[in-house]
Amino acid sequence: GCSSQASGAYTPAAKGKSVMGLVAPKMDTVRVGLIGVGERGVGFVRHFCHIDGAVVTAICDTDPLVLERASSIVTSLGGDKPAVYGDHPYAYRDMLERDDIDIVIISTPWEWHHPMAKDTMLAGKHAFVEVPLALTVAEMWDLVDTAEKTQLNCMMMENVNYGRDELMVLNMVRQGLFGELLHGEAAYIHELRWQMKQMDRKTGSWRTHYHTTHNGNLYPTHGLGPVSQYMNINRGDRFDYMTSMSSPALGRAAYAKREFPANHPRNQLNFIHGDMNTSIIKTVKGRTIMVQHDTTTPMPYSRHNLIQGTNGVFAGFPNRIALENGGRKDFHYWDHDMDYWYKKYEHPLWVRMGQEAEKQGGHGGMDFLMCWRMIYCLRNGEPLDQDVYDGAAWSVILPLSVASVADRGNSKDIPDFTRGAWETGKPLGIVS
Ligand SMILES: NC(=O)c1ccc[n+]([C@@H]2O[C@H](COP(=O)([O-])OP(=O)(O)OC[C@H]3O[C@@H](n4cnc5c(N)ncnc54)[C@H](O)[C@@H]3O)[C@@H](O)[C@H]2O)c1
Repeated sequence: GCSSQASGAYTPAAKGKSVMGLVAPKMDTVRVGLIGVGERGVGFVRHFCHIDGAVVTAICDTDPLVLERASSIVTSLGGDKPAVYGDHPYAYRDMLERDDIDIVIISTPWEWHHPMAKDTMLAGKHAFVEVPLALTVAEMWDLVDTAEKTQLNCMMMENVNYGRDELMVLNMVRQGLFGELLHGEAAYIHELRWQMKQMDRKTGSWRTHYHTTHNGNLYPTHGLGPVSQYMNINRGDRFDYMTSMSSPALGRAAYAKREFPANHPRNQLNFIHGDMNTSIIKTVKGRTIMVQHDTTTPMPYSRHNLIQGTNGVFAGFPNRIALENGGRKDFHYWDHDMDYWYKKYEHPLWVRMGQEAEKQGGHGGMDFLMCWRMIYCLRNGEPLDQDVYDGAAWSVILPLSVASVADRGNSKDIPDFTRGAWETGKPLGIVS
């Protein structure tokens, strides 16, 4: 089931050896096992089959239909038939006993992320977990503790950090285009009511129920990951505290009433998750980040992707920029023409891999680029771009937003998962 434990009750274990900047021994070939190959995981199967130096050796899913689909993708793309698991909910543990797996990709419903990532590390393998990393403050700490104890990677796969625009903005920020950073805005605004029609399999079959158990921000990381990288969160700054409020929860019940018969299971649910949730995070250096979540209201998609500094601002959806110095227009007017800015500030990683990434696809190439970069770092003995502390900091907005909403928007402290290492952590480089 979905636990929704409040914050604060858990005392982290004594300081373990930090995994910030962790470098695993170089791997020649990266042997990949996957748990969960539904709507999301199936894309990873394809991507790893297309990346040199990666090989899919084993797959686990409790749904025989998607398990068979994934396995035949591997063979149709020229790979050996992977070992398959999934005849019971913990069959993934049998898979983890294999000695031909180096990394495990976890793309299962949210309540499974924590146990599967933990078991993966305890079995001596690197864990790569879909978003969010976990659901409660205690679960986040447990994954931090386990990564430190085992000295293994536990990366939350925030693919949006590999989007073309996000990479360009990171490059702009690093070159000082916006001056000193002050404020960011992030969001997951994506109308997903239609997923309520998925009853037996696919995302909506389980995700719908989170709207009946949690009132806060269920999915904070897509917009927040990039803004956190712009701001060097955990690498010179860190989240300090946050506050959160939710609008009424009206849209899902109305949708159920409109789209399903009166006696349909979707009309028996009590939706409590406010349609629009707004949180504000304060960092130790005093910066602010607004984070919104709305998967219910009819409106265009947005992750906001806004970063503001003393010299101006970039905003996404649609992309636009305004600068006091260095812009092409008076800063009172948005410059919407991105071609000029791409030419000047395209991230070297996108210059190198963008065409291939767009060809391989997955959210405009960001999914492929993330997978490619993971394999590149593992094969070349470089630290990953995202570590367990990042995943925990970005994901903990979920339980803390729920706690703040339930407490009239009063502020909640955000744990320092790095245990002080943020002060000396090195900012993410502009890699090529
Ligand atoms: N980063 C992104 O852009 C992005 C996009 C979509 C989904 N996601 C994330 O991916 C994850 C999966 O979402 P989805 O849309 O693929 O859902 P899904 O329901 O389509 O797939 C989940 C799969 O997990 C399997 N599963 C469930 N319990 C299992 C168990 N105990 N052992 C083995 N397999 C089990 C299910 O059978 C299913 O095939 C979620 O965390 C979601 O938030 C991320």
